Amino acid sequence: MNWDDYAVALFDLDGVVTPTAEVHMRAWDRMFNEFLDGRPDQTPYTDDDYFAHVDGKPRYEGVATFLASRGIELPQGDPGDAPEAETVCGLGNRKNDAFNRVLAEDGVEAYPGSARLIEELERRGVPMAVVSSSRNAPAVLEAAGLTASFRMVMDGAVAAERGLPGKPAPDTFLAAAEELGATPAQAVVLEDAISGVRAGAAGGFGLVVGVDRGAGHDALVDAGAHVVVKDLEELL
Ligand SMILES: O=P(O)(O)OC[C@H]1O[C@@H](O)[C@H](O)[C@@H](O)[C@@H]1O
Repeated sequence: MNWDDYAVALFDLDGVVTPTAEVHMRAWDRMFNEFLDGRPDQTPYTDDDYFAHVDGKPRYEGVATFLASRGIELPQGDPGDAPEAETVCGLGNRKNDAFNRVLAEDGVEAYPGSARLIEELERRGVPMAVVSSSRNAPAVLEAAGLTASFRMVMDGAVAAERGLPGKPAPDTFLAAAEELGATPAQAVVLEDAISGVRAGAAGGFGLVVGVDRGAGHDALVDAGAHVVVKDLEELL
């Protein structure tokens, strides 16, 4: 990896910088399985469902995509819906409560290899952004003590405000590269989710790094990753 070939780095957060993809996965699992319990015609929600339908996507799109895969129809509702509401937004908010409980109770630390790479890029003066579908990205960065390392955070709330479609569309990455003053060809995208790698490939970025935290090497390559690593330490 020669960082001199690139001007900026665009990091996904959950599963790339911090081990919070696991926290999201557990929170989704609990919420969807409690929801499906009341529907005897349905098989349980599994990790395969997470990787195929939910991983990396904005909150309510993850809910809607999974429900559609099971032929379940619910009203969309509204982001202000209570967690008890039987709507797409209600289910998303139910999962969010579980996520926030874990974050508050357990805190979060960056992966050691990711922390080392971020430190090295800061030393080299490479501008960095976080591009995450999660509306919790600023809280996770703060909890991990990493807020100051990133020049900008394109999270799920900012994307919604600006009307940018979420991953797998490339728009959030493209907007972040532009804000850092780089063309897509000058930017490195670091992603663990299939939807995120697809976004990187669709945006024509100089290098799309797939980080294999469970999605699988071949699936990441098929989605458009130029290289696949197990840990960001490999990019030092
Ligand atoms: O519900 P949030 O925090 O806005 O996050 C949306 C998505 O954000 C992504 O970063 C995670 O990979 C997903 O698991 C999560 O569902």
